[in-house]
Amino acid sequence: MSTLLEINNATLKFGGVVAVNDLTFSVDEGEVYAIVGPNGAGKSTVFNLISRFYDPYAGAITFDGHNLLDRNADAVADLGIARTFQNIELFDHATVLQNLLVGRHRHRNTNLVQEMLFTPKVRREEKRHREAVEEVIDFLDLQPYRDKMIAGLPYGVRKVVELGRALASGPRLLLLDEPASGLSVEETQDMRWWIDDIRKQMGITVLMVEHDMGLVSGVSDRVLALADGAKLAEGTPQQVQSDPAVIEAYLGAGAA
Ligand SMILES: Nc1ncnc2c1ncn2[C@@H]1O[C@H](COP(=O)(O)OP(=O)(O)OP(=O)(O)O)[C@@H](O)[C@H]1O
Repeated sequence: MSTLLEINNATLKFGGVVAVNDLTFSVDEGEVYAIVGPNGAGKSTVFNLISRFYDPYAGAITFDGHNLLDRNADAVADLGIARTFQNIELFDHATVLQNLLVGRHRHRNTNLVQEMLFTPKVRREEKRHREAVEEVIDFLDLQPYRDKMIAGLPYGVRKVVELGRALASGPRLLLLDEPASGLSVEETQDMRWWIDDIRKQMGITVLMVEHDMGLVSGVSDRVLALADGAKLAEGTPQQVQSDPAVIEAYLGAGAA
């Protein structure tokens, strides 16, 4: 299996806090890789480094052989990296369909003048975007919500729409920031099937941050446990969950 994403010796400090500390890991094409860790371990910061919201203080990040540190956040999306956010970021006063069309933004090859004149090229492109989005709507069973405003939708549905918006961009790597947070047991189970299908049917590589160990063990090939910004353990979900250092850090020594 080939390596898709590589983080090498990345360090990021916020004032005196070392949020990510000399961290090295890599994600293989086609796998589901999870990052777990207690609050403040540095998980979101790792995502923000990959998305290029933050610059590392030291280290290297490459995606499919491209140096990500040479690129800004938009250019990273253009390479095929899409993400969801811990606090869902959708346009509340737009429909599900409109939000998913926003996910197609990186594929737009027409300019404003062409769009205003609605040229044949624009029409063809529009059709292509619609088809891609309709596929995602079908895939995630979002038909009943297609023309509904985001603001009126239950939290669990909004979470699926956010996943859909990221998928609509046609990514090679999907970054999921706590996909199960705030979901019921049934919704978490559904999320597990979506993630499984995204990998198996769409062939998309998934890197996720997640607290729900049931979801992590159910869906991940490999898990990285972080503590204080550094790697505590890495391996299969079973290996990581039974690692004494992980048990100590996450559950307290008494829980072993
Ligand atoms: N913008 C920031 N400015 C200053 N400190 C920050 C900033 N972002 C994160 N930190 C600090 O960096 C450390 C890592 O934070 P981070 O949010 O990455 O952890 P996390 O593992 O994602 O936590 P959680 O599970 O609560 O989301 C923490 O000590 C946090 O307080």
